[in-house]
Amino acid sequence: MTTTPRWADYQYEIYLNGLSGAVPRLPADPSRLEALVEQRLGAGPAGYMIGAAGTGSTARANRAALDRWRIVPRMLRDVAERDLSGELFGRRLPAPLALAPVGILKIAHPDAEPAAARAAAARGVPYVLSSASSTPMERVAEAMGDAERWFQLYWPKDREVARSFLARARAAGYSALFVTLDTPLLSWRPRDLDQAYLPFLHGVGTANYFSDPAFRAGLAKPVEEDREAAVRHFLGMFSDAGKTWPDLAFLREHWDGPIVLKGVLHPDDARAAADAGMDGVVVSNHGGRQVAGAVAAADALPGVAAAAGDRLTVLFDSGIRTGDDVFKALALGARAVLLGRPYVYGLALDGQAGVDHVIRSVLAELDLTLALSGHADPASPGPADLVREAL
Ligand SMILES: Cc1cc2nc3c(=O)[nH]c(=O)nc-3n(C[C@H](O)[C@H](O)[C@H](O)COP(=O)(O)O)c2cc1C
Ligand SMILES: O=C(O)C(=O)c1ccccc1
Repeated sequence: MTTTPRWADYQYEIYLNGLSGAVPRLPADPSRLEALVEQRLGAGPAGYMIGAAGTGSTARANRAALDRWRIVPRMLRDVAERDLSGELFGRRLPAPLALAPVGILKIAHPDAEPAAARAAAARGVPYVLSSASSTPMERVAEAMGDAERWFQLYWPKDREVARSFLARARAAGYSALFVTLDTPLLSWRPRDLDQAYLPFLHGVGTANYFSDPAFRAGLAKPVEEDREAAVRHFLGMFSDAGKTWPDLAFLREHWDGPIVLKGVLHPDDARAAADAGMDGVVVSNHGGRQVAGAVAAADALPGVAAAAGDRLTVLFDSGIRTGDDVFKALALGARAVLLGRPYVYGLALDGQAGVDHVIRSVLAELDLTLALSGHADPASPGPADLVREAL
């Protein structure tokens, strides 16, 4: 049995390395990470990663909603020994954190998904592989070694491709399925529109499709002979805005592991997910990238958590930047969170090592925040540990 990591130790590791003159290659402050991405990456990729839908108001609201909650620390509660591990979908995880599915990582760094997957695996953190990855799912699975493998599905319009993706993911050892519901269409994204930048058209994000026998069977000519037609075929079947709740039966039939619906913001949708036999939901507005003007994810979390009760495992993303953000999400009813843009920035700036730095920074800060607030266990914080700041 491995011992539980002492996440806070990263802090002293950094200071001790400083004795020989070394400072971390990347900043600890996530807004500085974003600024560096803005500076160092090309305008197209930087805009795609950082950008959001509409005026960006939902992305800003995600941050504001988390900021508005303030932690009320408690004293003298023996936090000397802390254990951040817990169970999720029947597996023991070292901390209540996983890496969110982010497609097209080749626009961030040439090492792309395998580098992010290796960084996560080295810390025992699950990595959710996007179906729009720039590396085929089988190759990413190899990079994950014996770590937990989770797969995110953009539910293709073509049933055969959907069936094939599920069979391939299962065969490659992915256990949980995350089905993203909030992206049946890509939203209106001014930063990308102004640069006419869509990664797919540059051949990024189609690896799972172009390598898929069912997808290839639908093409008049092989992908290699007519890439443009292949991309057009991909755009037409990437997702399906016609799906409704009863369609979930198809997934239940073709996937025997946990199924988690990503992008749930309304309590009634959480109840519908439970009624459909789903195992969990991710309360998420896709990092403010889909519905411009959508409710802040943290403001939707308590209602969804209440509706879920003990019928669903509730996860959270959209706006998580730091350890104290994770604390707040846990206190508001999430069992664990998905980390999105910060690890993508780490990857963009320093490959696998950058992702490792970001994971360790967030978990060190979570460990310290728990301890300094009087909690030895991530399941301990609750609504009574927060107050809402008046606007
Ligand atoms: C560049 C980028 C690509 C993304 N691609 C996907 C994807 O392929 N599938 C998916 O379910 N979510 C995708 N997301 C959404 C993330 O999974 C997550 O919900 C979001 O990043 C959380 O918001 P935050 O980054 O502001 O914390 C993407 C997000 C970004 C920033
Ligand atoms: O950009 C996104 O937010 C996203 O979810 C996505 C969708 C398709 C391919 C790659 C990323």
